[in-house]
Amino acid sequence: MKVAVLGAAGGIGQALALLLKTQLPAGSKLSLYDIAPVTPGVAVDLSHIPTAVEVKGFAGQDPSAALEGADVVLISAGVARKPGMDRSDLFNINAGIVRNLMEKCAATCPKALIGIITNPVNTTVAIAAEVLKAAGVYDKNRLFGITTLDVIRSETFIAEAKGLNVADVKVSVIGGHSGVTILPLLSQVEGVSFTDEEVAAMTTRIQNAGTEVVEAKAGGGSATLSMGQAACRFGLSLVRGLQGEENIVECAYVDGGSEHAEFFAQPVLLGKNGVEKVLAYGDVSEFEANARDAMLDTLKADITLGVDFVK
Ligand SMILES: NC(=O)C1=CN([C@@H]2O[C@H](COP(=O)(O)OP(=O)(O)OC[C@H]3O[C@@H](n4cnc5c(N)ncnc54)[C@H](O)[C@@H]3O)[C@@H](O)[C@H]2O)C=CC1
Ligand SMILES: O=C([O-])CC(=O)C(=O)O
Repeated sequence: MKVAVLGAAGGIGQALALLLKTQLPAGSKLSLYDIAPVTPGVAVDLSHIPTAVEVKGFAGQDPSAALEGADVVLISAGVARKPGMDRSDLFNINAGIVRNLMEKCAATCPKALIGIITNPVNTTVAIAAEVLKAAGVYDKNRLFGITTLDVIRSETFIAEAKGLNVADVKVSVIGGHSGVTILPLLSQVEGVSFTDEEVAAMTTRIQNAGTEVVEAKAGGGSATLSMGQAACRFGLSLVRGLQGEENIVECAYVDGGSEHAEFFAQPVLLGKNGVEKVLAYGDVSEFEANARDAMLDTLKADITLGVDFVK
């Protein structure tokens, strides 16, 4: 199994690479690419960790060598937020970065499963899809916006608030990955109940958790370590699915034929071809149904921005 990380010298990329080096199955290959010249050195550094995962690093303008034969590609290349910015403020720089990297993926590893971390995810995934379509290699089951950070934050915050063992807390987060488009389905969390006030406050906390980190880092970037963990969890789930393990379910932002929008985050069953099945997200409360319906104009506008950027 070969996993490529694009943006591997960055805050997320290095954390993710470390976790993958220690957690990928024995015999895997880890391929690190970034425009930053330090990237081969990051690979040398990681290669001294005694696990049966081979690491190679690539720098420069062309990621093709890193992508050759990749089964999974995780993309965190791009710029991150500073206080006062929205994720959409990253569009001007990150849209072009994702487009260019996706052109290389389309040419070099068109069958790879591709997970997009680079913000604004609601838009960059649409850009990725359009590039793959233009190259004639689009398979909607192989492209994912990684929204796992919203899931692990929800698990953490709920366990803290309700005094639960975090390992027992499972939460679906649907919609997209910014502001009101992040919708945790708190009504479905087993073994807990929330008052209306608690639901409103917890939903807002989860929606604003990225900003919480951006402000706490005070100009030093956005979430990198928790995102490294989230992307590792998601990437390992993709690998497990590819290896034929059953019942691997993760929430992800996919082109899954949702009635709500062209791309929508919801639980998906992963398998040997990526998305095996898009799962229904189940019954929702009145609060959640209203929040879902209220997000759709924003989400659709985010998607259209990405489609128009490529067309
Ligand atoms: N999906 C999610 O839940 C989350 C997404 N993010 C997003 O992830 C992205 C990366 O964040 P960080 O790692 O903190 O940023 P960072 O600035 O630490 O790292 C970004 C890396 O991308 C590299 N890069 C820039 N242009 C490139 C190109 N054309 N090809 C290859 N590499 C390139 C840079 O050299 C740098 O090493 C940001 O857009 C951020 O908003 C951050 C947190 C959560
Ligand atoms: O908030 C940001 O800019 C980074 C991000 O997507 C998150 O932490 O959820």
